[in-house]
Amino acid sequence: MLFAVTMDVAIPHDLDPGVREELISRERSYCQELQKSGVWPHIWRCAGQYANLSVFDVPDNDELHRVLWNLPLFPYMTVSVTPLAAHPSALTAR
Ligand SMILES: O=C(O)C[C@H]1C=CC(=O)O1
Repeated sequence: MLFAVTMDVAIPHDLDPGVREELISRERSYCQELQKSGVWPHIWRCAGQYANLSVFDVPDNDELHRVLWNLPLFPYMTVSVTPLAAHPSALTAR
């Protein structure tokens, strides 16, 4: 199942800089592992915002929830999920 997910990130300005860097580093590793495995096939920066628009390919809602819940930056994100269905005018299957 494909889901479009937007993540708006709001890390508190007073968070310890070392903790901030460590979180961002862990987030990058987690994200890149999921990209390699095909679970997170697209990630785009929303221009001008500390936000991304991503596509996840997971078996079901529970797995999407698990993946999102385990994002190191999850406590500092507002997440919005849109389930995707095939568009009848699409030239490719997905
Ligand atoms: O920067 C972001 O958009 C937040 C987050 C999502 C993946 C990642 O590496 O960081």
